[in-house]
Amino acid sequence: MPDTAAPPPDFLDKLCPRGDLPERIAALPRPLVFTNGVFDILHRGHVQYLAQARALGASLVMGLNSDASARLLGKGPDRPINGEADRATVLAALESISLVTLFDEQMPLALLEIVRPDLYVKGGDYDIETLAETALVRRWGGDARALPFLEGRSTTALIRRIRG
Ligand SMILES: Nc1ncnc2c1ncn2[C@@H]1O[C@H](COP(=O)(O)OP(=O)(O)OP(=O)(O)O)[C@@H](O)[C@H]1O
Ligand SMILES: O=P(O)(O)O[C@@H]1O[C@H]([C@H](O)CO)[C@@H](O)[C@H](O)[C@@H]1O
Repeated sequence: MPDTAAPPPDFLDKLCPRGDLPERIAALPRPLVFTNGVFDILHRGHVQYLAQARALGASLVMGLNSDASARLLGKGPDRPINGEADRATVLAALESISLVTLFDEQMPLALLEIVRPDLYVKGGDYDIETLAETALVRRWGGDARALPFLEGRSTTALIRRIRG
């Protein structure tokens, strides 16, 4: 009989409950970059921006909107398409990402207070200077930066094309 029991992949260790964050964050190399989002259906724009974000520091922490949080954002009644456990697992498998943690609020401000990153990053679809996240990280001497937006790539556009 072949041995079909495969061990769980190592990248699952990157999934981090809120309570474990202080210890896990302290163990990550600095500079520490933080970003957040829903990442419902992962696409080229996402993976490119995440690789660029990671290159700005020594580790990249992902604050992922929980399903309840994603529903607060008004992306549509059937969103997210992929549930939080699936979205978190796909992101954890990326080389660029060091740690994935969920947040339930509409904005990741309480999470940022725990992580206290050196750099906050979003894609170029945001005006980084106007974000509450930017103002918050600057309070402890961190900074914020927007990365280039890859035109024509979005989860919403993919869903529209699939649905015709
Ligand atoms: N095409 C893209 N190029 C670069 N960054 C992107 C692109 N699309 C999204 N991002 C970034 O990825 C993060 C997650 O974005 P989000 O989950 O809203 O993706 P999306 O494809 O725009 O989804 P939706 O269409 O559901 O809003 C955000 O920080 C956003 O700035
Ligand atoms: O995936 P999205 O819609 O880009 O992610 C959202 O980003 C918001 C942003 O940080 C401005 O506040 C955030 O508030 C929201 O919870 C989603 O993460």
